[in-house]
Amino acid sequence: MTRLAFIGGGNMARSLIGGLLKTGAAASSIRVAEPQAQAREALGREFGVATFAENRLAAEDADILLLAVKPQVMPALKAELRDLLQRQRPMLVSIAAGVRLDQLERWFGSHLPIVRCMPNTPALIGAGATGLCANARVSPPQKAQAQHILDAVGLTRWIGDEALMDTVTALSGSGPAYFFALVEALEDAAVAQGLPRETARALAAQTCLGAGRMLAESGEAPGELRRRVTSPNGTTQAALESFAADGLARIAANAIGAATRRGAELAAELDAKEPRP
Ligand SMILES: NC(=O)C1=CN([C@@H]2O[C@H](COP(=O)(O)OP(=O)(O)OC[C@H]3O[C@@H](n4cnc5c(N)ncnc54)[C@H](O)[C@@H]3O)[C@@H](O)[C@H]2O)C=CC1
Ligand SMILES: O=C(O)[C@@H]1CCC=N1
Repeated sequence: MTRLAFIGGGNMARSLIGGLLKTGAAASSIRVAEPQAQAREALGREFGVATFAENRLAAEDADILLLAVKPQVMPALKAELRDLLQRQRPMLVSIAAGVRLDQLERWFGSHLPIVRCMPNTPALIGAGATGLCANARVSPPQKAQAQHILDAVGLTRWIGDEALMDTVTALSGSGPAYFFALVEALEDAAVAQGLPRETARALAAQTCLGAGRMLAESGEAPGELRRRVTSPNGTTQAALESFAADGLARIAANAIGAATRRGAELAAELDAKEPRP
């Protein structure tokens, strides 16, 4: 049984733990380090996993350490885990946005197998999307182990070029928020025309779900699905022409660009905080 220790028990850790347990992982194989007492208590109660206030205690004897803290917290783990990572050689799996493999190697040791991945919050309901990349120390069986953890909560894709992980973060890591924002805007527009809020929300959310399922399940390209909704000179055509006139493609490209740049900045901010050799 692979022993898995989460360092950080926040939103993403909860999503991943929930998914793993649903797909048959034993609660006894999972430990979680989380500084907040309330969060520890909730993790123990809801998932039946062992929780620890100290990272070292959770990490002891783990085969895999899943680093699920904010990027800014990552360097602080270094001192706490250094001794243990010399004695044991677990695989590290980081889900922190922006944080690069070379930074993780510098902080935790270049002797370690390390996987950098980017999941998203729909992992909580088994509908996550994760991009992964690995350093050269990760063996094929370890790659399979890392993938198995993320497969438990949705779709996975290996990304050969780590430089593209910030693009993955911009696309699918942050992506759920874009669809939520679009649904909010559509709902507000319909409410402004007089539709009751509850009705507008239900119709918009179900439309998002239906479109998402068609994209995932039909095997058809989004353009083809779009064309089938769009009757010549009909209502959809009027709306899509309005989107195009307002620059939808440019809006999306700018947003993906902004998120990608922010990922690189998060990493650069961590580099800037380190003392120069
Ligand atoms: N929220 C999202 O949609 C996604 C987040 N991520 C990444 O996942 C990571 C975690 O994000 P969330 O779960 O959203 O944040 P969160 O704030 O919900 O969870 C982080 C947890 O780490 C704990 N923590 C703080 N300092 C710690 C320390 N020194 N040792 C151990 N635990 C400590 C906090 O108490 C908190 O419970 C981030 O690096 C983020 O970039 C990745 C994909 C999607
Ligand atoms: O907003 C963020 O920085 C994190 C990474 C992807 C989703 N949430």
